[in-house]
Amino acid sequence: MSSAVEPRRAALAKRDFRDAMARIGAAVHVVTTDGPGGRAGFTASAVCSVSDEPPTLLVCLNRAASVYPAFAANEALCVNALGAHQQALADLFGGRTPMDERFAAGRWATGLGGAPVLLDAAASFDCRIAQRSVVGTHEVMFCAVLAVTVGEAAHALVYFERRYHALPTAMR
Ligand SMILES: NC(=O)c1ccc[n+]([C@@H]2O[C@H](COP(=O)([O-])OP(=O)(O)OC[C@H]3O[C@@H](n4cnc5c(N)ncnc54)[C@H](O)[C@@H]3O)[C@@H](O)[C@H]2O)c1
Ligand SMILES: Cc1cc2c(cc1C)N(C[C@H](O)[C@H](O)[C@H](O)COP(=O)(O)O)c1[nH]c(=O)[nH]c(=O)c1N2
Repeated sequence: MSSAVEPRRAALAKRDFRDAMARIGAAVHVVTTDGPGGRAGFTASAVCSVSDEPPTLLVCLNRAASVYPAFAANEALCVNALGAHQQALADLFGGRTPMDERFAAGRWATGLGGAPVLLDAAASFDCRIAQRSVVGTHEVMFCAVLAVTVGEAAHALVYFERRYHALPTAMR
């Protein structure tokens, strides 16, 4: 005997998704760009290593962010992983601050493609945006890594349960 069609599962609420994501600790980065679209940067936790041959990272950027037009127009991008001493930079690049003020708070070199490289980051990945894909509200930028800089051994800056934490020592 055939049964009635199963009711469709209700769409997962955005709030439930975010609450679950808040339980996942993530490294904090300042992602920068420069070029025809101008200089810009934003704080990002949605960064991931994709492949080491060729070395590739991905960065997810909300298309509603004020920095999006600059990243859409430029090819150069630098992923700067922050140390625990750089929480103030994460706050500034996390939104609502004029771009000049964000950059005035750090010391920068210029990467091979022209993107700002943060001088005392835990690690910096100087990249060229090789591929882009729109998924929902975000653009996923696949970034070919051209050069890396590794900073002094530092405590990592981690975002977990909507707050910053310093990750100091290994577990035994
Ligand atoms: N991936 C992202 O775009 C992302 C990540 C972290 C924070 N943020 C933004 O920073 C602000 C503060 O965030 P919060 O962590 O304190 O609280 P929140 O409740 O807004 O977010 C909790 C978690 O959900 C995820 N998230 C949040 N917004 C998202 C989005 N638009 N797309 C995909 N995933 C998202 C992130 O993992 C985040 O840590 C918010 O405006 C948030 O949208 C965005
Ligand atoms: C800890 C943390 C982590 C992230 C963010 C924020 C914070 C505080 N933001 C939001 C992003 O930094 C913010 O939208 C941009 O700075 C742009 O803001 P304005 O549109 O310029 O105000 C963010 N946005 C995004 O598109 N991808 C991401 O991975 C993250 N990650």
